[in-house]
Amino acid sequence: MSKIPVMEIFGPTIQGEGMVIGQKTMFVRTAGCDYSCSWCDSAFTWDGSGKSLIKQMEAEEIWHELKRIGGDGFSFVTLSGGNPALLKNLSNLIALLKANHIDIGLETQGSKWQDWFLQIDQLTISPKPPSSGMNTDFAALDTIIHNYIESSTGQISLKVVIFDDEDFLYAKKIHLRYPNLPFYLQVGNDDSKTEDNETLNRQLLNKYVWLINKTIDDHTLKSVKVLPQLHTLIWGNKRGV
Ligand SMILES: C[S@@+](CC[C@H](N)C(=O)[O-])C[C@H]1O[C@@H](n2cnc3c(N)ncnc32)[C@H](O)[C@@H]1O
Ligand SMILES: Nc1nc2[nH]cc(C(=O)O)c2c(=O)[nH]1
Ligand code: SF4
Ligand SMILES: [Mg+2]
Repeated sequence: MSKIPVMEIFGPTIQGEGMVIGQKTMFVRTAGCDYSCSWCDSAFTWDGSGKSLIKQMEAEEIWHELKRIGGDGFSFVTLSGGNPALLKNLSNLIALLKANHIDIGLETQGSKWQDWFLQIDQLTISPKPPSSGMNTDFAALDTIIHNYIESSTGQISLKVVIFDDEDFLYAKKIHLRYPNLPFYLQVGNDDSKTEDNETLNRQLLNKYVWLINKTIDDHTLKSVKVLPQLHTLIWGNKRGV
């Protein structure tokens, strides 16, 4: 049959980021990424450190696990990773979720397209700024956005994580390229290992203020939302929340 490499399944929790922030949701986090962002808070999905946790699962097994831990208490599932867009056969899971009337969110960086994107209700594309060390393939990004807008009934948004002034300039460039897409700026967490939540929160809130002030002062960023990673403020760097 057709197995999906799963890193973790957790929830119910709340979506801590972007256009559906606060939404009660389950998470399915797949293993493997085509990027290696310097500050990735989920590097265990691709750097080998979480290798022993990867389970090869059928769509039905994933659904059973979601029901086992979430019971009847959810109607939304968020797919993240790693990059779930590496997996063609996620279409099996998506069909199963749809058959059970579950709304689906996807977190991906905009480097790869899959036809099952068209079934996603809330598509979050998160192109990576210079501080990540990654280069944006704008042709791929254009195609993904075009395909989704042409043929899906779901909602799409862009979310750029900001660590420094150069990232902010990159975010402006992205917004000017796709001015009609809902646009989110997100505070970067540059200490995604610490367990000292008090210090972490102080740093993250300071950065949030910095990002808000930069946005207020900027005249090209008119229709934009500035958000923290809510789950990090609440649970710190804890996994599986
Ligand atoms: C771990 S990624 C997985 C999905 C996909 N690979 C992506 O990057 O969009 C999920 C989200 O977390 C964000 N993220 C990763 N590391 C972060 C950090 N240190 N601080 C803030 N956001 C981060 C990413 O930009 C992305 O929007
Ligand atoms: N609560 C919560 N919200 C999230 N939003 C995006 C996440 C991710 O790692 O993709 C994430 C996560 O790991 N937890
Ligand atoms: S694209 Fe996403 S999962 Fe991949 S390395 Fe970057 S932040 Fe991490
Ligand atoms: Mg995360």
